[in-house]
Amino acid sequence: SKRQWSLSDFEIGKPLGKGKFGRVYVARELKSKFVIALKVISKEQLEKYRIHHQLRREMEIQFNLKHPNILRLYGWFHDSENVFLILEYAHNGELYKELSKKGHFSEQQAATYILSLTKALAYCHEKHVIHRDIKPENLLLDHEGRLKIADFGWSVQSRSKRHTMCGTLDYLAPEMVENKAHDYAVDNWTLGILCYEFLYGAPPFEAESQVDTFKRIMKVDLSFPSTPYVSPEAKHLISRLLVKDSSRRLSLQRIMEHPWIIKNANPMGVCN
Ligand SMILES: CC[C@@H](NC(=O)c1cc2[nH]nc(NC(=O)c3ccc(N4CCN(C)CC4)cc3)c2s1)c1ccccc1
Repeated sequence: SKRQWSLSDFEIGKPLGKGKFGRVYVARELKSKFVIALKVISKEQLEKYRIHHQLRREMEIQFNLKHPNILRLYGWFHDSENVFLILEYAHNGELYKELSKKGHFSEQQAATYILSLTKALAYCHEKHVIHRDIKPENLLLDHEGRLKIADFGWSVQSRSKRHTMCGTLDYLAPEMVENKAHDYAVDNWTLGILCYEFLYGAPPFEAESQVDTFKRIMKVDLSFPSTPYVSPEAKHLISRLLVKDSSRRLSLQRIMEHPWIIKNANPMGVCN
């Protein structure tokens, strides 16, 4: 739909969340009554942090990605102060809130989310997009509990560029932490981190300080607690993803065919 949107087309509801750059509100398009999420980024912030190129990349990338596990960007508009992104509304909010509420997910729930993420990443890599920032905060749940990857602010089209990383190191692959040029395999590493966190409730290389997390990542200092119980198949998958040599990490295709995924994941992506 190539129509020109404006703020007067929407009734703005409660704030949903705020990130480093901008805020998101639930909103309803007045004519259709369709509920969306409206992401508002001030032009002043765009100038101040010089992120308009990143925002343009995010918009081009997310606008062209159409997949059941990727949050849709329906369109955008701007006025004198702000840029507005019209995003799909995920009715059940942030996956990490559900994770912290439950402590850890069952193997069925974890495998279903990992399969959804793997399918979404396979789709992205087919389109030469590397997300690079898959973490629980960027994962949302729709009204059926289906996982949606949000916030492509850090994604890149094809080959990686040097970039400064903000936020936690926990999800970064060794090659990113070492600030080496990296490729699609960073997202495979992150799947291993998330699989571990879904099953144990905390990421594998968590430490008191960022320096210690850095050291644990570089050493791939991986250990599995004795509780909660996690099957050997799940540990095998995690161990085949958290591999320092990015060329030896299990491919997305092989993750989809892994015995633990086949046995535990709900192919429909919903599991309640
Ligand atoms: C992922 C971060 C990113 N977020 C988005 O783009 C976002 C896009 C988008 N679409 N739908 C959302 N839904 C929610 O955020 C949401 C949160 C809580 C909800 N509930 C609370 C608990 N209750 C029991 C059920 C309802 C429901 C929906 C969000 S966030 C961002 C980036 C920059 C600035 C702000 C936000």
